[in-house]
Amino acid sequence: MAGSGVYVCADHLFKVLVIGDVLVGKSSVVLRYVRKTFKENYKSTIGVDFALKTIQWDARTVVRLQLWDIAGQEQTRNMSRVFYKGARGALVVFDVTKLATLESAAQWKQDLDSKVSRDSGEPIPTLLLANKCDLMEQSERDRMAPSLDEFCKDNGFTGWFETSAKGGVNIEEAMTFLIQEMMKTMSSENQDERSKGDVDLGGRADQSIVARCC
Ligand SMILES: Nc1nc2c(ncn2[C@@H]2O[C@H](COP(=O)(O)OP(=O)(O)OP(=O)(O)O)[C@@H](O)[C@H]2O)c(=O)[nH]1
Repeated sequence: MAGSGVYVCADHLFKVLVIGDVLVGKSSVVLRYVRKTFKENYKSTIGVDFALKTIQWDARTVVRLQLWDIAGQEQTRNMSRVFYKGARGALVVFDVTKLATLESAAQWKQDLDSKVSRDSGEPIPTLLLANKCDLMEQSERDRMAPSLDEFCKDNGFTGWFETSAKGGVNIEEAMTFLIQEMMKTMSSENQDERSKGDVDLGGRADQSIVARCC
């Protein structure tokens, strides 16, 4: 225990949703992040796919990400309340070559906010991923940037990254940023708990903070 000469280790489990229209590259983003690979041939997700990634965040902290890659098909939206339960963060992916998928990203975000929130009632940290940036000229990307800043402000996104699952561009960076944001929300929630004099080290399954000696 801290203060008694033995360090406390933290082990955080975060459920992260990956949502957005069909074909925008959700599964590819997950595949790139978890397995560092990319597949050209498309295989549609049915319902939801899961992936787990464990990160040694710092010397005393382990972060486990449970990634829920949710099919972009319309049918899945009716089931999303069940899928979204307990999520601590989200990625909303769109395809930079298909403007309609950006318009949909606003709807995905609204739907997300209506179905899941932090204990405080605030939205969970959510990043917008402008994926397939390898298919766009740098000049076009530069032109798009200010409108994405505006889009994020208007729709309550925590931030955005241009990514390429194909080229491995910014996937790691986006995930690291999301983890930082989830850690921040968690420490503010723990602070609230502590100030109530009630520290629950067991926590819910999706947000367990396990104190261990190491
Ligand atoms: N050029 C390029 N192609 C990509 C990129 N990401 C994904 N793709 C391709 O886009 C297609 C769809 O990718 P998926 O990852 O299956 O898309 P998804 O959003 O999971 O699709 P659903 O499962 O139907 O919801 C595949 O052919 C991928 O190879 C990218 O960054 N660049």
